[in-house]
Amino acid sequence: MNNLLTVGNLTVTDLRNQETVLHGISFDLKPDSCLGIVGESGSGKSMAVRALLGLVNPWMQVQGTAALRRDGEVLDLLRQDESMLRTIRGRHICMVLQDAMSAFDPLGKIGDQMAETFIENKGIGQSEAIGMTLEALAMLNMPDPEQVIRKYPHQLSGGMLQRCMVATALAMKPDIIVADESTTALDSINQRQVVEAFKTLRRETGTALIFISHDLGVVRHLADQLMVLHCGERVEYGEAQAIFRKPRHEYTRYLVNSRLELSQSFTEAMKRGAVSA
Ligand SMILES: Nc1ncnc2c1ncn2[C@@H]1O[C@H](COP(=O)(O)OP(=O)(O)OP(=O)(O)O)[C@@H](O)[C@H]1O
Repeated sequence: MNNLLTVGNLTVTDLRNQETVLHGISFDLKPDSCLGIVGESGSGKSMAVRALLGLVNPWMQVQGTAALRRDGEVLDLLRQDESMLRTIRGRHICMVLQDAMSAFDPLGKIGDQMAETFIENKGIGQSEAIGMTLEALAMLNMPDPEQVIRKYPHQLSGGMLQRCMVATALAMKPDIIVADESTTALDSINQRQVVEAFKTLRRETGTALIFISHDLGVVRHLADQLMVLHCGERVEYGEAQAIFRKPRHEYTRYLVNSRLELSQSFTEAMKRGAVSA
């Protein structure tokens, strides 16, 4: 098996009312590739990745299989205890969440918090970790990283915090990064920088990416494979460019037609970047 991750028949049911929110979805993630997951709000995009990482409420029942290839062995993510999942989340799969503010402790300086993540998961010392933090921020073109690391979360804008979170995940160089709406809060120029940083990381380290977004313009730029979810069902799955060119499912056609127009400013920013690069 060459896939990094093979998900089979992933089903999530709310045991409080027996409602199924994810109906047996399957997908693969190949090494050095990007899987885009798109769909309207409530279609199950976040639930799909949260279920894999053991990040759902106890009343949500998760069924199916999720074979992760890691250090030459294969393990089923859905059959691991919390301590193993924590190790996997720190070292092998990093998640960049929608809400950057909640990812940081309001009482700690940004630099200390980023460095702590590196110390804990990479087993390095304080000064090396601070160096890594500065490098990570520079990779995302953060203006004045020396100043940024001294700030508390409330002293930075939502967009800056988002970039700090992306920078942390990129610097960890895990096998897989799961980015859940990680560019949505950003304006198109910042989006371009974050997207470029993801692309550079992939090029340099082969980190695979699961990229969840409402923004089809951004997804089109990054994704090799695409999965479209609608009401918890997988309605389309395959090579991203082929789906964008010729969406087969009615719902995908609707998404492509309505959503690509909305991402026009990002597309323009990418073109400008390509021209000035
Ligand atoms: N903690 C929870 N308990 C019960 N149901 C939940 C929970 N979280 C989400 N759901 C339900 O699961 C379904 C999928 O939600 P999910 O958050 O995965 O959607 P999404 O596609 O990621 O939406 P968005 O783009 O708005 O983040 C929805 O019907 C939602 O109400």
